[in-house]
Amino acid sequence: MAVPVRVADVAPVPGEVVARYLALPDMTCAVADALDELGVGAVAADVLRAARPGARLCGPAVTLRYEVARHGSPVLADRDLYRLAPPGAVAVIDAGGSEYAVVGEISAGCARDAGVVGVLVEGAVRDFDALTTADALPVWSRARSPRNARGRLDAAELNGPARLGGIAVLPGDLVVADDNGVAAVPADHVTAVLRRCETATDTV
Ligand SMILES: O=C([O-])CC(=O)C(=O)O
Ligand SMILES: [Mg+2]
Repeated sequence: MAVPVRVADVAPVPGEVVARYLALPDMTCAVADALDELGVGAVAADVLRAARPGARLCGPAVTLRYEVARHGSPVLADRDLYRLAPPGAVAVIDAGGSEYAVVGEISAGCARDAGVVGVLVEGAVRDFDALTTADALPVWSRARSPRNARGRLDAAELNGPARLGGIAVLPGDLVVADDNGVAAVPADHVTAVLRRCETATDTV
C-alpha cells in the first residue's frame, strides 16, 4: 500500500544561507536564542546524539513518520523519503522513540546518494561503526540498536508533521543540529533568524 504523502514539495534553501548558518559559532545555541526572541520555532535539548560528535547539520526537513505495525504487510519508507528530498535536505525520521533501528549503513548511503546532508532519527540506528567514520553522513538518533525495524514498524506518512526530541518538525522547516541539540526554524523565518544570529551582541 502506498504511504500517504502530505506535502509534495519541500523547497531547497540557498547554499549561501546554509553556509552562513553553519558558520555561526555554537550554531544551535544562537538559533535557539533567535527563535526565543521571535517567538517561533522549536528547540530540542541533546536527547538526540550525533553518531559522530562534532558534526553540524543545516537543511530543510523532509519527514517520515512510523507507527508500530498493526497489520501483516508493514513497509519501511526511508528510500521513499530520500527520493522526495531536494538537494541539501535533512531527513527527519520519527519512529516514535522505537527501539528498532530504522537507519543503518546502507540506508545512510542511500540518503547521501540522494543528496540528503544528514539524518535525524527519533528512535534508533544501527551499524554504528560505519556511521562514525570520518566521511560518514551525519546521523543523530535517540538510541542505537542491533535489531532492525522490518515487520515491526510501518510507514504512516511522508512529509507530514513529525516529532523529534520532543518538538514538532514540519516539512520545509530549516533544521539545525550540533552537539548542543536540534532546532527547527519555520521556513518563513529562515532569513529573520539568520539575521538575528549574525547581529546578536551577546556571546552564546
Ligand atoms: O537493514 C536495515 O533495516 C537497516 C540497516 O541495517 C541499514 O540500513 O544498513
Ligand atoms: Mg545495515
